[in-house]
Amino acid sequence: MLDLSESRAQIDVIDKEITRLFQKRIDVCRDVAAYKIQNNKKVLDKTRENQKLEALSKLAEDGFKEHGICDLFTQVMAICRKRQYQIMKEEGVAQPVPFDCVDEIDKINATVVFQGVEGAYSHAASMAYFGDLATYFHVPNFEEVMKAVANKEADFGVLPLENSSAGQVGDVYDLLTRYDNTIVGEYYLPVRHCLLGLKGADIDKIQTVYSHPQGLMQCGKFLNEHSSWQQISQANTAMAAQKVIKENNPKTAAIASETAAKLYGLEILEEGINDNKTNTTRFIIVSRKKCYRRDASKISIMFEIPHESGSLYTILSHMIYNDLNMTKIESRPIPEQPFEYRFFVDFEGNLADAAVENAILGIKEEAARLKILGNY
Ligand SMILES: O=C(O)C(=O)C[C@]1(C(=O)O)C=C[C@@H](O)C=C1
Repeated sequence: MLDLSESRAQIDVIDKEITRLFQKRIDVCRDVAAYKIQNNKKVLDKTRENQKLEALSKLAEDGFKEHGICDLFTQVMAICRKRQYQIMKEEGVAQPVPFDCVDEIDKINATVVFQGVEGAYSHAASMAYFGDLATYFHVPNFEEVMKAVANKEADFGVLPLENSSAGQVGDVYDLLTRYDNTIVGEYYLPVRHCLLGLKGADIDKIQTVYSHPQGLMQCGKFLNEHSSWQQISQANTAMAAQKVIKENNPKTAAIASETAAKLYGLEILEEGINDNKTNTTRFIIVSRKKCYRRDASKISIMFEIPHESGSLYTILSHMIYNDLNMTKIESRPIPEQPFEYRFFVDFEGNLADAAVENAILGIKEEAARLKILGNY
């Protein structure tokens, strides 16, 4: 049996040779890229890659080595593609992303649309983000928000995208695909449910409580302590608050936000009654303008990929290779293609960073469809 140091010495010699040849191969990519730029050819040539893998597989001495050779050369070719994208960027032939860099999002005197009614959590998020100088209006559903922004009725729309307990708001993800609005900001709203009653109402005399079913559910522990109360569902929490005012009965209460209390002149009988004290909803701010702030640090993209082994990995590898930190991934079904999915990925970075430009160029070339949803 060979001593370990002797085997390692052999491996060292082989690795040196592989490294020398690998670098030589990468250098050839400059000529390949030059040819492709001249002849307007795409970097990715799946047919050529498949032929290469087939030809190299035939040189394998057994099944294990064949598998290894395929894995190895799939990676080698992916790296060579990335080198070609880099050269294209250097040569200035890659199209820049169609987004304008701005110093600030123009919030002053903006017209802002949200879904629901006044006092809803979307309203609270809108006011927290835009403040008192904006003008607000509301529409009955999420799609109307997107439409109002697209049709120039509103400058910005505010939509819930995910909740820390309930997860993604699927409809909003789908709308981001269908409408050409851009995410320009986000706001994390802690969802703090309150028990609201008429001014001077006594919590010990409450008999009926109104809220959205989610509001009732999220305050289950608190309601268990008041098991004699009748729980009645409403279309949303703000409407529950409106109902208390309308009925003018000190024995009824609503579970809604502090904003609803202020708007409808109700008294907070008890604050923070939700079971999960860290319950937070992430809202996005969408605009018709394709812009991003100079100091934006998060990018959201959507892409579709062919239904084949390794295709998701291939796309994500552009982030890994460019040292980009992916912070989130979601998938949604593509309705026209049953059981195929589109992916929504967030990663850290700014559209002006070279690493981001490189990754986006690679993803754009290799995904069936890429949409940059925003940088904020
Ligand atoms: O042959 C090409 O067209 C190349 O760009 C080279 C190469 C490779 O590394 O072998 C890289 C990318 C293509 O998808 C196919 C092959």
